[in-house]
Amino acid sequence: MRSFQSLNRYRRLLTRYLRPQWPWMMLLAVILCGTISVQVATPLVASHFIDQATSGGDLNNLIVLALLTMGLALAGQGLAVAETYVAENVSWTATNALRADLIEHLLRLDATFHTAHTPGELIERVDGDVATLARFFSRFVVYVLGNAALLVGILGLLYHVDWRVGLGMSAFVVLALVAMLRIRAVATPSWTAERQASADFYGFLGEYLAGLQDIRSSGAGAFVLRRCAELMRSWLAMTRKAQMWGYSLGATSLGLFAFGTAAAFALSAMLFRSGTLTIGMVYLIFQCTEMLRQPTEQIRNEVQDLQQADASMARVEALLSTVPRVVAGTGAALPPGPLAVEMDDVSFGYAEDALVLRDVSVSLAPGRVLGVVGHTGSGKTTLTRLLLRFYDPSAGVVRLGGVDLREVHLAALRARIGLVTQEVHLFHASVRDNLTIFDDNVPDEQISAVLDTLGLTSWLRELPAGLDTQLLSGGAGLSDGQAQVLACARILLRDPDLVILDEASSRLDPATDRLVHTALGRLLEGRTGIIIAHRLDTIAYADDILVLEDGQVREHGPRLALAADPTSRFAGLLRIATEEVTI
Ligand SMILES: Nc1ncnc2c1ncn2[C@@H]1O[C@H](COP(=O)(O)OP(=O)(O)OP(=O)(O)O)[C@@H](O)[C@H]1O
Repeated sequence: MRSFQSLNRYRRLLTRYLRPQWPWMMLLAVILCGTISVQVATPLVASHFIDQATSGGDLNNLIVLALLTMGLALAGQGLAVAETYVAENVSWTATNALRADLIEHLLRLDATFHTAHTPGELIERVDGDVATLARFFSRFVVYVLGNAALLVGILGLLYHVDWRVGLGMSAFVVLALVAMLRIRAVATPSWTAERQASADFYGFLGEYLAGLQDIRSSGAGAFVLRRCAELMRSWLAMTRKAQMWGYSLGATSLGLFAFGTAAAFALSAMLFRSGTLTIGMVYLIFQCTEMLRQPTEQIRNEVQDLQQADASMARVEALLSTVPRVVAGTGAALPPGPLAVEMDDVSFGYAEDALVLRDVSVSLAPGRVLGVVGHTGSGKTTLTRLLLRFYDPSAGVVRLGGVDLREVHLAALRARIGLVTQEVHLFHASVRDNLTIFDDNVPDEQISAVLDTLGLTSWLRELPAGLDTQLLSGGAGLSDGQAQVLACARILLRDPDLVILDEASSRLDPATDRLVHTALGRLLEGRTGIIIAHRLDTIAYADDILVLEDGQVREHGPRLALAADPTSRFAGLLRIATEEVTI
């Protein structure tokens, strides 16, 4: 059952990624046929040479046979070069296509999936597993199929010499391969465990590097090293076990071959004595038995690689068949202009049994700004994630412009929403690419105009290479406030109709604070806005206020009315928090 599944996996993968390259595959098949013919012809010519030489044959014939042998050797080398070139080309084209498919799929998978898998683990999938499969693509064709064809050719030659020798050696090859394949089936789980251990290690390392600053400042270096040591220890155990299985494969083949060669010698000695075989034929049998060793051993080696490929393939397939929970809608169109927001009895939880939002009903007219306030952990960020459909609610409906979000194409929906999160991610790329998110179609004039609107003209002028200045990874060298303003510029360039701002709670210096506020004002002009506000001056942008408590709506209404009502929760918040709204 397992092998059937494996075979099916090989077939699916080979068809999907090798079919588009059929002209190259045909060329490879022709080269392989040439190589096999040369390999089989070489001992045949040599055996004729021996027989002619021992029976006093014509000298001219001997010279022709000797020249033929040299020609075959040269042709063999030339074909080997061509084979490597074409096989590498085929394998890398196939692998890159698979890699691109995986990356595209990862980008489509929803937030639930990405929370459950660390970036390092996914990198190991896209890089480690795919690199293993690269070997599979090239070697499966060249070594496994090519060597299988070579085996058939050599055995055919042996049948031609004497059917008893052919039969004996065929039985031997089948026995050797069956023995090795049985070991392979038992060994595959060890390879799967080894790759998982490797993914776990890289997963941990990736997470550690992402949180370098926090880990250093909290003195958690010792923990990181201990965890690394634990992971490496278990990786070592897994690798050792997997390698031992590889070794047992090698040992099996070696033992079997010693037996095969002895049997071939015994048989040909008997047949020579009875006068059935010439000395040239005995040489041919010996040579063929030697030649059987190489393709069988190469198949054995490849089988070892295939064990890894088997494990990688299973994991890559599992990843490719992971279905996003959030599925694209039927394509309903959102109305143009600022979007109305409506949540109707919405409940949601990251885990099935723990609701983070409960029966939330909110509505916001187009062009108005809603300020969302509440304790930390009350569900404010979660609420905004539902608007972008990072998750779907477990109950209730979320609508934009009166349209249920589940009916809208994901890309069309997200194109209409601009999101500024607490942690702005800046890429290790130019200022231009960071602002346009690598969209070359945005003209420089438009970028400069947006920066001008946000009061960043002098900042731009001070940059050493203007828009071409490279920003460091994670925005190193920029303050949190500057990063926020750049995020606002990003959004302004996209000109969305709903802006969601999860304000960073960190305090800014007065100059940057002014810059951020100018940016916010510009961003909200003529758009519907939702602000998760941590400061009073940001709250001032809001027309309406939503107070969330423990995932439920505690209060919802116009800001001025709520502020004027001394019994309201919002007025209470304003009283106790002169600076910070989050309590
Ligand atoms: N990706 C996630 N997976 C699981 N639980 C989550 C996830 N994100 C948030 N939570 C949990 O959901 C609850 C609400 O979190 P949320 O971030 O929405 O609150 P918040 O009001 O925005 O808090 P803050 O003001 O600190 O940003 C918290 O208990 C939090 O631990």
